[in-house]
Amino acid sequence: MTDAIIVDDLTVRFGSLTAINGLSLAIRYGEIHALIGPNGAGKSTLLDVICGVTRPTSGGVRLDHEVELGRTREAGIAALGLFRKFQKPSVFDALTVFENATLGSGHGRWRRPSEAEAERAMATLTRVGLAGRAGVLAGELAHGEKQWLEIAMVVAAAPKVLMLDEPVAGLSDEERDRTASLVRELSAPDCAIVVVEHDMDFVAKIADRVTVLHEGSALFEGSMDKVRADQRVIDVYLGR
Ligand SMILES: Nc1ncnc2c1ncn2[C@@H]1O[C@H](COP(=O)(O)OP(=O)(O)OP(=O)(O)O)[C@@H](O)[C@H]1O
Repeated sequence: MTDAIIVDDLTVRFGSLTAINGLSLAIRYGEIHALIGPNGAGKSTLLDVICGVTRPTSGGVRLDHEVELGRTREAGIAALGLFRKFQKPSVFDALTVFENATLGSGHGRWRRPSEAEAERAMATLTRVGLAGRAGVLAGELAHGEKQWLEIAMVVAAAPKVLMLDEPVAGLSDEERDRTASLVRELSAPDCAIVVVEHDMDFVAKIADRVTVLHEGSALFEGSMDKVRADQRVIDVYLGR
């Protein structure tokens, strides 16, 4: 499979604290890649570097083997096809579900969409199971529905790399199952999906590959079955 993002001997320090410590890994198109590990392992910091929010202290992160993301400004990241969905949904409560879906990921001001844009928005809402809620104000949606709406908004931008930060935090078991199916359906050969999540059952349902981070380094990488069987992973994370 083709590499989307190469993390190459990346180190990030905040003063005397080393958040990422000589980390190397590859995130591939067509894969759902989960980053797991204890609090403070460096998962969010890695996403921050990929998104141009945090600069590497040394080493680098490249997109498609050419764009050095460690030197890209945050504002230019979306234009490269990289989108991050944060844990807390940031949909516009005062707009309808349909209006949110037509905003795309630019979070710009709402304007009347063209017919083609409206059709695309409805198709995306159908994909996430919200077509029947198109006319409802987003503020009236359940927490899970808001997550799916925001995923729809990001997907509408046809991302190359989609980063999901704890997508099932605060969701019911049923909503978690539905989110797992949704994320699996989003998997596509020209898109790399990166998921940071603490819910191991969810990770087992969606991930093609799992990297366990510990103290800023990759402790283990493999399938979820192998991760669950690895004694070091059990010692530092799963067994706690
Ligand atoms: N902007 C910052 N300034 C100083 N320290 C930071 C900053 N961002 C992160 N850190 C520290 O870097 C370390 C790694 O944090 P990070 O948030 O990447 O971990 P994480 O694996 O995402 O943890 P969690 O599962 O709790 O979200 C932590 O010790 C954290 O306190």
